[in-house]
Amino acid sequence: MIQVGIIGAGSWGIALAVLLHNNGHKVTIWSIIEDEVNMLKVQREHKDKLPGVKIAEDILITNDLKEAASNKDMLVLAVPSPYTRSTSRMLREYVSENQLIVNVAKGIEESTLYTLTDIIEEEIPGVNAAVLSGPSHAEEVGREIPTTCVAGAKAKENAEFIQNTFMNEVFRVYTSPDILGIELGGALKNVIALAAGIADGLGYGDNTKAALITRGIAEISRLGTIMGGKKETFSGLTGIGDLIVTCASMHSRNRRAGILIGKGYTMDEAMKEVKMVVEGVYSAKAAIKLAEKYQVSLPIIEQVNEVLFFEKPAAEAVKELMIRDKKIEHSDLPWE
Ligand SMILES: NC(=O)C1=CN([C@@H]2O[C@H](COP(=O)(O)OP(=O)(O)OC[C@H]3O[C@@H](n4cnc5c(N)ncnc54)[C@H](OP(=O)(O)O)[C@@H]3O)[C@@H](O)[C@H]2O)C=CC1
Ligand SMILES: O=C(CO)COP(=O)(O)O
Repeated sequence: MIQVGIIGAGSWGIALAVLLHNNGHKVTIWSIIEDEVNMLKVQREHKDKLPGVKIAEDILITNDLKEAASNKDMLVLAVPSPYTRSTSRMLREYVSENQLIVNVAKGIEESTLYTLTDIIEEEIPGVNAAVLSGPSHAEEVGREIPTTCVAGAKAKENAEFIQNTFMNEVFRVYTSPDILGIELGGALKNVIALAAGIADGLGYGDNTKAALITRGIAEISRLGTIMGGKKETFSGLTGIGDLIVTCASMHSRNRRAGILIGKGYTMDEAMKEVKMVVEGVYSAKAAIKLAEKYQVSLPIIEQVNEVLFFEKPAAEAVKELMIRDKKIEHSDLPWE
């Protein structure tokens, strides 16, 4: 048994708290919102965010960050990516040198273009920042539906420690040294999931969805490898795997927001309607900046930005993708 502090009591934080408790660990879960903590302490369930998933009485729920973060073998950072920096800053005074912090959020900071482990390491010098990512909707993990993820860490021992802590017969965890590739895949797939949702909202079909997923992973991989991620990672669970689940599932907030936009909602209206965090909206802007910085072409992601931020009608964006210059599918595949 180890002591784990889960920082963030949204749907993913709660699903992982329940999983780790089922694995026999001592779990404390923290939320910044006092009302949420009081509600969770009484109801032992988040009826809005993760209905039907009971939080056992011996999972400690707290609004006190010191109580949640001090003297823990592992911290799991499960706040939405726009809060990774502010939360890391608050955590700094409670964690010791070499503290293992497992980031489970998915995003890229628009102002700095940092990944989330970059932010954690900048705000809390001396920690071991790692990731856990993959195709894993909280709603299904909470119902113990078989799921696979990847634990990424600089040191093999840390990746294996995370693997051993999380893994059970319904949650299989692989290890990887490619933290950057894992984080880029997780953040950028949300932008393509918005596109897939938009296509659904426009009434397009499975052919369109397959095209967006396949050409979407090509964009993610093109940018991700130039930035230093490994190409194998983009064809693995945290790349194509997470992209498939997010583009296909009604659990995805990004896809659901996209569907509404495809039906004519504005970005703000769609985000309000979905209620929970729609991180693809932030990652879309960051991706465009990265494309400029690294001189990479990202046609789908560019069109998503046009629709989200420049009021381009969604159908027009799809048409522009279809009538782009003619291309060879794989530019590095020569004819004999
Ligand atoms: N849900 C999922 O299936 C999965 C999610 N993830 C990732 O996990 C991360 C968290 O997502 P998820 O749990 O679903 O999000 P939710 O929207 O369910 O919950 C987010 C939580 O953060 C709280 N919050 C609000 N403001 C702040 C703040 N200033 N500082 C810290 N926390 C704040 C929210 O409070 P309030 O309720 O008041 O808004 C809420 O409790 C995201 O990056 C997501 O991509 C990864 C894999 C699966
Ligand atoms: O990352 C996820 C599943 O792996 C969740 O995606 P959404 O944020 O779109 O709900």
